Amino acid sequence: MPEADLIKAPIERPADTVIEEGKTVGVPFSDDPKFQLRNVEVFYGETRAIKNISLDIARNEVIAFIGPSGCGKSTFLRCLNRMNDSIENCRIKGSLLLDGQDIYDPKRDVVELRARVGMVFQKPNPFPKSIYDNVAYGPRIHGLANRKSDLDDIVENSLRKAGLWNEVKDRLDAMATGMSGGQQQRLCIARAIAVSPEVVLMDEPCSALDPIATARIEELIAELSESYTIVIVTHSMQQAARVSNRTAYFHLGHLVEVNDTSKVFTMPEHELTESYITGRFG
Ligand SMILES: Nc1ncnc2c1ncn2[C@@H]1O[C@H](COP(=O)(O)OP(=O)(O)OP(=O)(O)O)[C@@H](O)[C@H]1O
Repeated sequence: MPEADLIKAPIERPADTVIEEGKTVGVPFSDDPKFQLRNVEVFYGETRAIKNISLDIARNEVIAFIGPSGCGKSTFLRCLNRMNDSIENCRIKGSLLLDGQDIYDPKRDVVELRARVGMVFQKPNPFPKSIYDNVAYGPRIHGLANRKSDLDDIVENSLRKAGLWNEVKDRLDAMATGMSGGQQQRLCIARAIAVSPEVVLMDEPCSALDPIATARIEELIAELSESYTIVIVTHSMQQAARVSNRTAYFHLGHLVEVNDTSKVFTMPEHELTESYITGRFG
């Protein structure tokens, strides 16, 4: 069927909007998974915030997590590099594999895991150090450079990949906290990629930025997607549509639908997804 007809085709709705636990419509699995997540549940004390979610995240894809506030997007994202470990009453159940290895294996080195699965947060959070030292921090603690010249190369390459080199190359010793918000966020991306991660998790990376800085980060996501697997939580459906290959729609701790991004925004399979993307709630 031509694409134009597909877009006009009627949406097949389930009989009602009851969410069947553990049932995700669309294409939640992949032939080339980076992450294999099965029957994942997350509890804060007695409260179950993530309800029996199974999902693959494919190698080198950009997947966007969308859904109403409080539906569990950030909680699920933080499972991928054990950022929930520091939350005292948080418990994780299920199987979470990265390249076939258990992320929650008690013998796993969490510092090494977080170097492989880096994270960029909502609010840019540079260290109160120079621009150079922010980017050099990770490579130093992971012993990635033996000589100063190697470290210089890592810093330069990371800043280039983050699209920041030309703006800062003459002031690498300046304090990072003196940069604009958009520059700080690109610096945080440079800091994350300086340790050669395989995955970059982004939790609403543009919510504190103006439209121009946001556009710059979105361009950067497109460039980085050639080398990294990227998982982005966003409140902006336009952003999800612009940057991601697949979109996952969360609702009250359930994963309701995962599909190619173009399908989610033109022909969602689940009524709840359709209601959300057409603005009926959110
Ligand atoms: N540290 C915590 N302790 C207790 N409950 C929490 C904690 N963090 C999140 N929750 C609860 O877990 C549920 C999911 O929250 P989460 O922040 O993951 O949702 P979200 O979809 O990312 O929301 P938002 O879009 O508003 O950031 C919510 O009900 C929230 O109140």
